[in-house]
Amino acid sequence: MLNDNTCSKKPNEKEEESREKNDYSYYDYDTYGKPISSLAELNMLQVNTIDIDNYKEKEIEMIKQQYLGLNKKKKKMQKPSEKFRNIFNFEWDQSEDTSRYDTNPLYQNRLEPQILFGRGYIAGVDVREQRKKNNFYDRLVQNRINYSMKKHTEEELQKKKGSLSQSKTSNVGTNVGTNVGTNVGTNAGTNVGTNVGTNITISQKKNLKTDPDTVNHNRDSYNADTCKDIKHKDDNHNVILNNNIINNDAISKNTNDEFIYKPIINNIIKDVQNKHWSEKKREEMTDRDWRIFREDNEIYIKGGIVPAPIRTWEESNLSPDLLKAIKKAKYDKPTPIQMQAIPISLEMRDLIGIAETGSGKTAAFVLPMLSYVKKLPPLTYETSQDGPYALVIAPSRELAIQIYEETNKFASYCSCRTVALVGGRNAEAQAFELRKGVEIIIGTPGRLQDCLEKAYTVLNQCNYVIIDEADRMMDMGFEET
Ligand SMILES: Nc1ncnc2c1ncn2[C@@H]1O[C@H](COP(=O)(O)OP(=O)(O)OP(=O)(O)O)[C@@H](O)[C@H]1O
Repeated sequence: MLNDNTCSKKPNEKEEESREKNDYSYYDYDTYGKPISSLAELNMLQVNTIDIDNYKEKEIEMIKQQYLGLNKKKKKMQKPSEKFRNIFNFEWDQSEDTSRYDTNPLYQNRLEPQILFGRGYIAGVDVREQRKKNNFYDRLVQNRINYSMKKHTEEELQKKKGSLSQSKTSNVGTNVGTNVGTNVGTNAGTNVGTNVGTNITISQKKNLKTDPDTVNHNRDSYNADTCKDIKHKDDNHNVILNNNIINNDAISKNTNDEFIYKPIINNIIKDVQNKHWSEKKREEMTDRDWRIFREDNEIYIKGGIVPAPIRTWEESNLSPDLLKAIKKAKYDKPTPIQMQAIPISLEMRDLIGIAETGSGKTAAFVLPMLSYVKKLPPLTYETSQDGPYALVIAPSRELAIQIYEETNKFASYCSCRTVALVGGRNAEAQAFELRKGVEIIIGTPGRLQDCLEKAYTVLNQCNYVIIDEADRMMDMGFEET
């Protein structure tokens, strides 16, 4: 436009003359119709038009980057670990181990690190790998439990013995106790002696001075429901004892009444040791499993919190009608783009899917679209005047027809009506279909615009838009339309 304004005027005689004289004062006009009076001004104007062209190109490039993720190739930063991998390569081959077949007896019995303290792991070596071979820590805990249980049982036996002997000597104790209490005449002695009036208390006090441990146990053993309480306290004691060392759930009893310690393995170790993701139920899948699953299927995601992919059609939450249609179409398993795109689209989130040709992209967007349309009330003659519920735009007729056919494979199962608005076909027939009411329109931009301009349809209630091959559409200059 700017060029038109500036250069469309035919040079008149005055201009010709001035050009010969190298006088540009009457040569041309700027964008606002003002005559350009100098060469510098003219140059400025030309530079401006070039700038605007550059700016437009840049803008298109930025739009492409934003919507299609076509980021410029970043300069790959090499990690120091990679950079120096070959310089500081300490890995060596077994055959390089010259000590192995040495005749020197010193090397016959190779020394392994002796783990005497800590948890029995060698620093700098993967603990999970070590744990597979080494049960030092488990054995250590087992020994401690056995030791503490044994000690505790012995104490119990001693307590029982002690209580029996005490009850036998209680009469003797009474006499001795009162005598001691009154004779010594200490406050504590008299108070206890008089208030409680039993020698058991005194004898306990004596014990307290000599052996505090025994007193604690003795105090327990004189509880009302002796046996029951001991058991309960045993348990508690055990819990406290074990809580200090390990989780109590890890202890159980075997048939010989011995305590067995089975460590509770955390999820990561369980994952490594146990099942592959393919053997797990959906609920059992951990984040790590999903990561492996995505890597196995070459699914790469970018963006907010992305729902887990589906592994089978049954996991997809699609309606039974659609599942039936999928079965009929003989789609045994979703393709990777379908695995990840379907759950995202079912959450009604915006999505850009990029996959190679023939990878099942069409079904990946058609199935969630049908699921969305199916949830809405079927269009009546009145409601159909507000247009379709969903719209698919494709850059070429062939592609639009292909999508139309793929959609119809499933649409018939959920009573959705579709129409293909493409050039080269009878426009009146398409207008007739539109007037009857359709839930989904699939079309090329040209014919779609035509139908909208001629008011064959409107898009008043269309909240679901799919643009197939969006990058191609932008290249073709459909962005503005
Ligand atoms: N899960 C599936 N299992 C088996 N076949 C499938 C599955 N999904 C799609 N297909 C079939 O694979 C073929 C290619 O699918 P589709 O045309 O959707 O690929 P596309 O990625 O959209 O290709 P294009 O880039 O050419 O548009 C179709 O014939 C379709 O019926």
